[in-house]
Amino acid sequence: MLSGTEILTTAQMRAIESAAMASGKVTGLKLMKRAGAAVAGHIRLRWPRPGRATVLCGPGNNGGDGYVIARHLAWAGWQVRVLGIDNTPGPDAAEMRRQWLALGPILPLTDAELRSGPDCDVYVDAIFGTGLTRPPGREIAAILSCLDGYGGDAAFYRPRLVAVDCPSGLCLDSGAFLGQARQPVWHNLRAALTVAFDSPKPGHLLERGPECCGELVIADIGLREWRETEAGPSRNGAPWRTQRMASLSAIWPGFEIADRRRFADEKRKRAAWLTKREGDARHKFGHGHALILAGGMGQGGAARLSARAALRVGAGLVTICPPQSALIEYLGPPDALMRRGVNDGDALIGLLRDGRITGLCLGPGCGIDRAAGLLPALLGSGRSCVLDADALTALATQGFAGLHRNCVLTPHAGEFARLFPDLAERLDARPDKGPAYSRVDAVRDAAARSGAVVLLKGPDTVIAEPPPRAHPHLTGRAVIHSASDVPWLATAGSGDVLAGLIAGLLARGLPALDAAAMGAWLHAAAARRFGPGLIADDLPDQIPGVFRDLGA
Ligand SMILES: NC(=O)C1=CN([C@@H]2O[C@H](COP(=O)(O)OP(=O)(O)OC[C@H]3O[C@@H](n4cnc5c(N)ncnc54)[C@H](O)[C@@H]3O)[C@@H](O)[C@H]2O)[C@@H](O)CC1
Ligand SMILES: Nc1ncnc2c1ncn2[C@@H]1O[C@H](COP(=O)(O)OP(=O)(O)O)[C@@H](O)[C@H]1O
Ligand SMILES: [K+]
Repeated sequence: MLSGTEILTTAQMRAIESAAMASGKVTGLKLMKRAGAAVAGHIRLRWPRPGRATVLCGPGNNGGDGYVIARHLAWAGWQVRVLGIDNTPGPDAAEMRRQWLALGPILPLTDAELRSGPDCDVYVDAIFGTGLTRPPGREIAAILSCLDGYGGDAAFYRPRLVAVDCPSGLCLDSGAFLGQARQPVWHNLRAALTVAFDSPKPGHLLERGPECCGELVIADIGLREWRETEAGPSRNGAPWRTQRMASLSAIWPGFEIADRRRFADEKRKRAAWLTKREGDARHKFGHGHALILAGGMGQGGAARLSARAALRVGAGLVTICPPQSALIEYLGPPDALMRRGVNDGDALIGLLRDGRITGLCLGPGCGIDRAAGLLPALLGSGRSCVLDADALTALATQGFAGLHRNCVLTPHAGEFARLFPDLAERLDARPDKGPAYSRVDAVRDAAARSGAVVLLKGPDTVIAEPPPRAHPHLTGRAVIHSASDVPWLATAGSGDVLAGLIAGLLARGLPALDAAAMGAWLHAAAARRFGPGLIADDLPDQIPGVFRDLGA
């Protein structure tokens, strides 16, 4: 499954909404009506027979959407019970509240009221959306825990819970629940369906987001015109308009998207490049030469996985380079693989005099001492490279000197904590106010500090590049790649395959951020195609099938 789009932070979303309203072409009320109508439409699609619904409306515009939803469901014949907060909403939400009152009452938004009501087919959580700034207070927290099915009598609402924009309490910039530990906890609110507006937000894809949002649907509320002018590249050559509008894009599987045209274009371009239909390469060197630096006797598996992946992803040539004494360990298939002994940094410098070597991979199965010994020669060459596993451990000791923008670091959480202990600590801290420090923030900080592209692995892989050289005050591009639907990808050696895919793509000439993003996408696509039972050895051989699925 191939999808992809731009993600907007909550600040970007607000800026786009403001620009739309300032244009005079659309009002806040209109947007709210479209948002509410979209959610009601999705409820009716999934529950076609009118039933009973309880709509929980919070103090802001998320609550305003709730009143619109209540009206649409009531018009469609549903029995609707509305619980609202005694607060002063903004003018649009107040208007929607007033209009609902013409149809039915508003009961107090309390845990006791929720429990005293009849059992419903659908519960709509319109308490907090993008405006959440602090942990929900005691009363709302009790409601949320009741909604999640842990509230005693009114248990098991979860399969019937529809969240407006997000399950309340989730920080849409980070995917963390405000006031709760970052690690998964049993009482996070989980919806069956979340309908969000215009674009996904980082919190839908990061940390607790994928699990707690359930099925995510992105509804078009007519903001495309402003999204494209506000969030796109500027015309004067500066990479992105302002830090606020720094690019954040995502490739992720598995949910409905309002604007399919963009993805069709993206898919066509990607397929043409990957399958070598575009470009003017007339011989194997035109597709680059990848070197996979390997370790000594008894450590060969990891580097062989990387090498096989680099071949499958289309590098013109791949050479695996263990120490001379270990060459015998690398003589097995594939026969397409070339072998060459490289004993030390000097030997590597000699080899790299060949300018046709365009991408390297150092780390998988290499051994920490050997990786540390080869690093200066590799970095000194300025050549595009992936640093993984043992190379990251070596870097944590040596520091970041010599890293450059064509390096991709691929740490998992443990390696990230070794390389950037302060950032990992910030990321682990319980967030008490929003927007919480996110994996995107942490990876962007890591990229800025190291000067390299950083890919932090996990079900929610985040990739970021350092700030543009000409605009060091801006942030570089970032990509979130969600693979939460393929948990079987977390298997020994799968990281080695990822490193090889990225090395192959670098060798083929993709810039570092694009190679990392494409590698992460192919990696998950291969796992998805194979299914459960996957071992890392299966991944590279799925790549031709992934290419075929692209329509190539
Ligand atoms: N701005 C717009 O034009 C649109 C907004 N929409 C909806 O509006 C939502 C954002 O609305 P708001 O910015 O009003 O924010 P929310 O409705 O998410 O509500 C938060 C409100 O409660 C306050 N608050 C934050 N944390 C709190 C806490 N822990 N306890 C009590 N109060 C708290 C905030 O100050 C804010 O006023 C979106 O999620 C979306 O559902 C949609 O109607 C589409 C159009
Ligand atoms: N729960 C998960 N769902 C999907 N993918 C995951 C999950 N956990 C980890 N991954 C992915 O699996 C790979 C594991 O890599 P890594 O931790 O380096 O393992 P190894 O060292 O065994 O190769 C990474 O690409 C990571 O993004
Ligand atoms: K909500």
